[in-house]
Amino acid sequence: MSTLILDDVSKIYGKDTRRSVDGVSMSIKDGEIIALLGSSGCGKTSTLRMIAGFEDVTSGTIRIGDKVVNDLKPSERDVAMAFEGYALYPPLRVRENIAFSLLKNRTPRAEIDKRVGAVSDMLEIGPLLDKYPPSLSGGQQQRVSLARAMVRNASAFLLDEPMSQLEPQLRALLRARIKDHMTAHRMTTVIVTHDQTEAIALSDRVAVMDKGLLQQFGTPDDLRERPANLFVASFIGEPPMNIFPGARTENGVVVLNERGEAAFGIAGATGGLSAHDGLHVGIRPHRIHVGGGVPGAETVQGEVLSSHWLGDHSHIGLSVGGCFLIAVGDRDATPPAGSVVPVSIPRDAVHLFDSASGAAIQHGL
Ligand SMILES: Nc1ncnc2c1ncn2[C@@H]1O[C@H](COP(=O)(O)OP(=O)(O)OP(=O)(O)O)[C@@H](O)[C@H]1O
Repeated sequence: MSTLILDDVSKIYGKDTRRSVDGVSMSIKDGEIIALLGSSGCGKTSTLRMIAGFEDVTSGTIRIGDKVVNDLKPSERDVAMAFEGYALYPPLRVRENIAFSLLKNRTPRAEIDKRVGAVSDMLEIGPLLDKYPPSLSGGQQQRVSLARAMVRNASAFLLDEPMSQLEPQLRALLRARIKDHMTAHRMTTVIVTHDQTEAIALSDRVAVMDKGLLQQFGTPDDLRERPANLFVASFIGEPPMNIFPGARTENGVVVLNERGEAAFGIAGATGGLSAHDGLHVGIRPHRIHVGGGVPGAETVQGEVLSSHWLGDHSHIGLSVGGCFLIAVGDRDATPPAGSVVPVSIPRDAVHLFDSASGAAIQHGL
């Protein structure tokens, strides 16, 4: 396997003036699994296709190992791919489709059988090995395509929405197996997905993109606990982070409601911030505790507006001084609508952002 380095890579299509991918730089370590995550149109597929060699790079450099690959054909880049629409060969059985690159490399028969067997067991397609692709469902074809990529030895593995057509249960089972397999074989891998659960479950680091720009490239923990800016803070997490305008006070911050009035204060250290800094204050719903007595937390009074049980947790809508907050609770802790309850906000769960640029200023007070 190899390192994979993107250095200031941009893509402008045809006569567009806009950059669909705008100066993306990232360094993917040997054996590292990363996800390109973002909403439709953010530039993740264009980035993957440039790494694969299906699209020209408008500017910047892509390196696989110590080789600049900008001008190499896809087949010269030593990358294994599972792309949507990267079709299986209909006249070949599933077994031969998966083994295709190994057969081409003259891998010994016993070795081929062993590897095809192992990858098909992992992806639950063992019973399909003697079938032909046209007789398979979309989800089965997708797993065969994934097997065909994963069976190879390649410098890098490029997977485009690799599990989009699978049932949720199978997806959850395979995610864990695929991650274990990629880690055990030290496969340098780039996965494109718009599903943050998948990105977080499968990868070591996640690259969050928006409007062609790389917003943050970090571990799942970084994205949740130390979002680089307001975009990442609101994009990552379900329900999304509570975000309000705020201001610095002598001993912490004050959160403002829609009318610009002080809704509640959170005491803590805001070293280095001037009183005039335009701030946004972010608090993750999972960190807000309905009830008092939490050490290291600011406790304020909130009115319960709504409470929805979602099967394994509830979303609790609260009004605190005219600010609408969402908290996540378990069933036992869910108070009825209309009640006034203590609401604890741990100081280390408070994020401050610069209102003008959106950049994070401070995580935790
Ligand atoms: N072949 C193309 N010609 C012109 N514009 C393109 C082409 N492919 C992509 N684009 C544009 O580039 C931008 C980024 O598209 P891209 O497919 O990379 O985004 P994406 O995040 O992968 O979205 P999706 O999840 O919908 O595939 C979009 O505005 C898209 O319209």
